[in-house]
Amino acid sequence: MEMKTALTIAGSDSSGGAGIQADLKTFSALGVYGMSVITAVTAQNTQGVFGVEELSEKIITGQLDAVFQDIPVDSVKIGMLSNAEIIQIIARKLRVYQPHHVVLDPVMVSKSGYDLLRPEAKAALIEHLLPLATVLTPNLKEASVLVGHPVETLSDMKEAAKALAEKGPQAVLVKGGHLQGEAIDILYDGEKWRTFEGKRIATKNTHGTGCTLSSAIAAFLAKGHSLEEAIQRAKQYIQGAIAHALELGHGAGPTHHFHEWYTATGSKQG
Ligand SMILES: Nc1ncnc2c1ncn2[C@@H]1O[C@H](COP(=O)(O)OP(=O)(O)OP(=O)(O)O)[C@@H](O)[C@H]1O
Ligand SMILES: Cc1ncc(COP(=O)(O)O)c(N)n1
Repeated sequence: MEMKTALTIAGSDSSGGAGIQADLKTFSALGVYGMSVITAVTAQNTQGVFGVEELSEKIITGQLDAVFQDIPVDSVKIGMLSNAEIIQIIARKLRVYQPHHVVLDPVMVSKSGYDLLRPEAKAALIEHLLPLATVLTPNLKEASVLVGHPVETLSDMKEAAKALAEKGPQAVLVKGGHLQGEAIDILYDGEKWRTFEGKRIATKNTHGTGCTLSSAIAAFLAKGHSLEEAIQRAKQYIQGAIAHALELGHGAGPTHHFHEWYTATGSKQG
């Protein structure tokens, strides 16, 4: 049986709702073989992040080489990177191995307010990784930090997507999960904008939504869909994963990654 593969390069979330764990669950639910390169380990749960330990250059490089030198990688998703040295290692290896698709989620601060990227590493992210991305997926806050002014409305999102596309990524999807009103995301692909609409679901259980969306996009790209089709399907997936989010823990519960909800509603993913 031919199996498509996806690699997540991200941080570990001990509570399983975000980071590497969310990515691998998403890959599995969407029928793609998942692999991981861990950049940092967080002590985290639904209520907050209580500590971070960054892994060494040696073991991050070792993980990247071990995967790329042995197994074909159909697409890559990048999440928490933590510091500038890690960003440079990853950029260097992506230039060597040249995977077809790179979905770059510029993770900066957790929902609970903990820094997952050292503020001084922002320049390295822009310089070394933005140019290697097939698609960059900032939320409103990340887009604001990357463009250097507040991004709060749909028209700000359109402008920011275009400005960020000029920094090197082939396309930019600005996510509107934190907008007032519906959950609308805007894609700019270097030529035109496209809007992806989602009904806002009233829930506190949104731990890992950004991780889940970006890994679903990577999974659908691995399966051979165009970028727009991959985002459309990923949006449908995140909508179901939030609608069926789990009431676990005392804080923001995690998204749900099983097949039952989308097979039951007839929106089976191809
Ligand atoms: N309450 C909601 N209802 C419906 N869709 C949502 C909701 N919250 C977020 N989304 C969608 O989930 C996806 C992730 O968006 P969001 O802006 O939450 O990312 P994020 O802030 O990077 O996530 P994270 O906090 O996990 O890093 C987007 O497609 C967004 O529109
Ligand atoms: C390891 C890791 N990566 C990413 C996030 C962002 O997710 P959220 O904003 O939902 O906390 C996280 N909390 N932890």
